[in-house]
Order: sequence, then structure tokens, then C-alpha cells
Amino acid sequence: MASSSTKSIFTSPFPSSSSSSKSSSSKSKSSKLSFLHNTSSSSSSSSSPISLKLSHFHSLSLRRRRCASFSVNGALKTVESPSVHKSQDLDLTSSRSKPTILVSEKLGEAGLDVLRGFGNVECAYDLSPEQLCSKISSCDALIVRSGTKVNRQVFEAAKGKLKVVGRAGVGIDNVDLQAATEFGCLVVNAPTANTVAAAEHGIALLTAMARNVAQADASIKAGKWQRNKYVGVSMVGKTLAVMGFGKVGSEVARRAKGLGMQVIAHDPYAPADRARALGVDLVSFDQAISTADFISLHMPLTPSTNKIFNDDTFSKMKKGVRIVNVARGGVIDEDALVRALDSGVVAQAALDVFTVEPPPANSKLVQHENVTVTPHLGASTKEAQEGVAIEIAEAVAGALKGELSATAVNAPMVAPEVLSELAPYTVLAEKLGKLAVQLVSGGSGITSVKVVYKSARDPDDLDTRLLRAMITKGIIEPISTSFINLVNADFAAKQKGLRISEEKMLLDSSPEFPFESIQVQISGVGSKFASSVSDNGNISIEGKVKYGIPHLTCLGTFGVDVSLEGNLILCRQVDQPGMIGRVGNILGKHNVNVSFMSVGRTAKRNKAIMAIGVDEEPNKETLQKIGTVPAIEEFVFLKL
Ligand SMILES: NC(=O)C1=CN([C@@H]2O[C@H](COP(=O)(O)OP(=O)(O)OC[C@H]3O[C@@H](n4cnc5c(N)ncnc54)[C@H](O)[C@@H]3O)[C@@H](O)[C@H]2O)C=CC1
Ligand SMILES: O=C(O)C(=O)COP(=O)(O)O
Repeated sequence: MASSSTKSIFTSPFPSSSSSSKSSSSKSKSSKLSFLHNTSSSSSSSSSPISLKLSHFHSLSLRRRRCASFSVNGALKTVESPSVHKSQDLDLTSSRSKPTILVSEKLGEAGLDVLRGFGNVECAYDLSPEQLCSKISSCDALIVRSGTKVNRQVFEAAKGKLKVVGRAGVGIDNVDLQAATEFGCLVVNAPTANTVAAAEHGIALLTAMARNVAQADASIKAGKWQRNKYVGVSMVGKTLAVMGFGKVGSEVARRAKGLGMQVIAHDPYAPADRARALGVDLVSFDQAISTADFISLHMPLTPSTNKIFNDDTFSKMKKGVRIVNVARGGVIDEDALVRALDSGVVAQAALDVFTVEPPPANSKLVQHENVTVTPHLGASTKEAQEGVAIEIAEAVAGALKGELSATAVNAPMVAPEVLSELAPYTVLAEKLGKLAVQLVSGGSGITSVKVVYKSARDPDDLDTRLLRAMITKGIIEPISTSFINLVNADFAAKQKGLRISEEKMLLDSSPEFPFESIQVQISGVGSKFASSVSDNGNISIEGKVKYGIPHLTCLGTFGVDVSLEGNLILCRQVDQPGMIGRVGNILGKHNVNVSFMSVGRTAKRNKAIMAIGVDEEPNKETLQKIGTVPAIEEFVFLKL
């Protein structure tokens, strides 16, 4: 039994890849947790791995017919998604039960091989936005590079089916992360495999620009021999400002040092010791741009870096500065750059990226004689493309299997060892959330939830993001028409006006386990079961993990000990002999099987709470009969 409740959260609706030896390396980067899927309803399944998978898959398919969509103004509305996985699809060996993965831009073969071992892969390049939107509603995953705009329309068109977008590269500015998050779609990228390629291309553009290689090449091919026109500038001893000292920026800096350049860098978030180790001075933005002979751009395109190079910043640069951009076209105001080139403030520019790609044929910038251009080739080496293809294929396959990815862009990233320790607590957290919301009279109107984690570990060492998300999922899912997962739990909570606060209480006990208990309190609402209200007026439930199984250990002011599996009947009664027998009899007569019973009481012959686990859901008549037992003061039926 211990494993069945834990297994359910680890179980993927999709078969795991049997063929790929490469994908095994992803195990070191990620751990299994079906955080993208509805996990709870399979927890009472048989412990056989196959039946767990089947029932889990089935619950997923039922769930998915109800999913959320968001209108352009962000309001939540319910849509019916196509019934994508019917029960006859449950043969996991059939290609119909495999996930469908759409690859919309050229991806290295090695990555495609990984994906083919796991799902049905469709490569469809150069799709129009309309074609992409029409295809996407049958896809579980989409893999893109920089050329596909994965905007809100795409997520709307996906109708809840799309679970993961994989960006085969670094920059995710072509993916609407807010929309992805709202729709519970995970976004992963491949952040490391093209670093060297981008840095090498930056250096290639730097040296080609300094020595007029592209212009001289065009001139000689046009039948000219212009040795005087194409006299270049030397790089040795010149100052290079690296703007954005991340992975690519650091590699550019390292290579520029090899060319004998003085390298300075600006990056508000880069650690000074990393810069020092490379012999690079970290300086302010203004200092970097005003002292540099060459400027190389390596920051991401974000709202705060959009057009960060504009008329104002060009005016602060040294006259005759040379600029390389292998980051994103949008970080430069391109009209301002043309003006700076015309005035000679900027002597030359070498650009791999543009605000609009491809840029218009008559672009003044592209046509400028002092500008060298390449068509977004930074990541385009054989080695980098094979690397990103494998990196993204493993991340996407892992996410579809329910693993947490180390390269998730819009979900909590948790180290595998932390994740495996947290796994049973995530099950407990979701069940506590689910239980708490069922105790609220009317089931809605919840605005304030407090979670108290009791632990003997240093609060700073406790990563509660996953638990908080699972509690939120547990609370929101039963009262929501939306499909809630770790990606959109926080968003969905905010949409519903739900505030979740957390407190970590340090206990003086053994720190062997991460948590001693987790308590969920809901304030400002009435309760269906008055005994769940604690002295401060809040609905309060507390649980623990015992031998890997989640247990309810406290309800209001009553201590109880109930394993949180199956369905639960809670009764408050006057403590007296024969109660268990009476209720057991009623359930037995109505063919409801009791899985366990437990009684917690305040004092002998005083008030008691009886918790009864039942396999079947009792009908109304059965519940009414329980209510007629004279000593029973109140009772509630809860589905876990
Ligand atoms: N042309 C191409 O084919 C390629 C382009 N890229 C672009 O290069 C960018 C950088 O890639 P990586 O180095 O791998 O990413 P990274 O995340 O390792 O580095 C980006 C750095 O920029 C810094 N940054 C953020 N805001 C900044 C600001 N306002 N001013 C200065 N620095 C700032 C960050 O702190 C970070 O250190 C990507 O976002 C992508 O857009 C990356 C690979 C290939
Ligand atoms: O990784 C990045 O950020 C890149 O810009 C590479 O883009 P690409 O995959 O070549 O379209």
C-alpha cells in the first residue's frame, strides 16, 4: 500500500521510452513526478504497475475533457476539449496511446531519434500561424527554435491538450510564457548546448567586422580589387565590453582575452568572482558603453532589455565604436542604430539577429555598407544542433513522462535528490488541500489559506514550492473547471483571489525527515463539519507522512490517525460503546466496504471523532441512516 499512493504520483500516462540509451542521462537531471497531470484519482488503484498506469491514464483522459481556456482579457472560461484519449486507446503499446510531438523547425536527427522512441513525431516546417493553430489541438508537445511564434493564440487553439513546449535553444522570447503558464503548459529550453557555437559566431563577427571580410569578399566577387578601401582595425589592446556576462558572454570574453583584448563586462546579476576568474572587470552600464572600442551583446530579450540600445545610449558611446549582436535584434532600436551609423558614432555593426526575422529586403540597416549581417546563425553548427536536439528531446520526453525538468522555464525546478525526499509530502500536501476544501460549507468563497510546515530542519533549507503548489492544486481543482497542475497552480490561485501564506515552524526533534507535519488552515469561511474548526475559528487539518503514506493526524482540536486513501466518513459523536458496530452495520447493509476505522476523542465518554475509510461511495440513503444514529452529532463524507 505504501507504494501505491506514492506510485500514483510518479506514474505517467505515457509509456516510457525503451529504446533510447541517451535519454538515460536525463535521469541525473530530473526526477519523476507527474506534475503535469492529474494524479490524485488514481491513488486508490491497485498497486500493479500496469493497472496504475492504465487507471491513471484513464483518469487523465476524463479530466482533460474539462479544461480551462482564457479569453484575450484573461478571464477564465470553460471549454470542452475534444475527447482525446478514449478508453479504447488504453493499449499503451499502440501508437495511438503515444504522445504526439510536433516539431515545427529543423531539429538534429539524434534528438528526433530520442523523440521517436517515445512518441509519434511529426515534423512540419514553415507552418503559417493558422496552420500551427489548427494542428496544435492534437499535439501533446511542440518543439520549436527561434522561428516559431508560440503566442497566446497557439495555447488557446491547443484547448488544454498541449502539455509542453520545448525550445531547442536558449532564448524563449518567441514563447508567450504568461499564456503557457495560464494554460498549465510547461516550457523547457536547451540552455547549454549552443553556448560555444554562439560565442564562436560572436568572435567570427567581431573579427570579420574589424577586417571588413564580408565587404571585401562581396567587392572582389563584383570584380573589384579595393585594397585601400578595406583597411581594418586591430583588436589587440582594444577594450571590449561584453553586455550580459552569462554563458555566451563569458565564452566570448574568454576568447577575446586570447585575442589580446581588454575585456570589461556589464551584467547586473553576474557574480563578481566569475568575472574575476576570467580577468574581466564588471562595470556599470554607462561605464561599459562609454569606454569600449567594441561592444558585444549577450543579454536576453526581456521587457527591460527591449531597445536598451537607443539614441540615448548611442550618444554616450565612444565615437567610432563597433557593435556585435548575436543576442536578439530587439535589444537594439534599429532605427537609432542606422542614425548612429550614419553619424559615425557607430563605425560598424555586425548583426546576427533582427527585430523582425527575416528583416525586410529593403532594410536600411541590413543594406548599410558598414553593417555585416548573418541570418541568425549563432547556434548553427553541426555540433550545437545535435547537442540542442538531444537536450530538448530529453527534456520534452521527460516532461511528458511526468519528470520535473532541470530546464523548466515556468515551473519550480527542484534538484532530483530533494524531489525524491519530498515525493510523499507532495501527495500529503495535495490530499490535505483536497480535504480542507471539502470541509468548507458551500465549497467556495475561500480567500485565505495558511500552511504551517513543522520541521526540525533549518527553515532556510526547506524548499516548500512544490508542496505549496500541490496544496493549491488540491484546494483549487475541486472547485474549478480548470485543469490545475504545478505550472498554473499559483496563477489559478491568484485568479480566484486566493492568498496562500506559509509559515515554517522549527521543531526541536530529529531532522531525519524533511517535515514532521503539514497543517492547512482556511480562515474566513464556515465549515460543513464544525469539529474541523480550531480554537482560532479556522478550519484546520494537519497531516504527517508515516512509512511513506499520508495520514490525517489532526482535525480542528481532535487528534486522529487516518491514512489518507480512498473515501472518508468523519463522524463526531458522544463517546460510548457500540458506535463502530452501528455505523459499520449500516455501511455493510448497503454494501459499502469499510477499509479502516479510527477513533480520536477529547476524553473518555466525551466527544469523539470516528474516521471511517470506505472503498465505495455511500449513496444518499446510507448517509442519511448514519445521520439518524442518535449519538452522532455531525458527520461528513469526503472524497480523497
Ligand atoms: N544568435 C544565436 O543564435 C543565439 C543567441 N542567443 C541569445 O543569447 C542570449 C544569452 O544566452 P546565454 O548566455 O546562454 O544566456 P544566459 O542566461 O547564460 O546569460 C544571459 C545573461 O544576461 C544577463 N542580463 C540580463 N539582463 C541584463 C541586462 N539588462 N544587462 C546586462 N546583462 C543582463 C543575465 O544576468 C545573464 O547573466 C540568449 O538569451 C539568446 O537570446 C543564444 C544562443 C544562440
Ligand atoms: O538559442 C538561441 O537563443 C538562439 O537564438 C538560437 O536560435 P535557433 O535555434 O538557431 O533558431
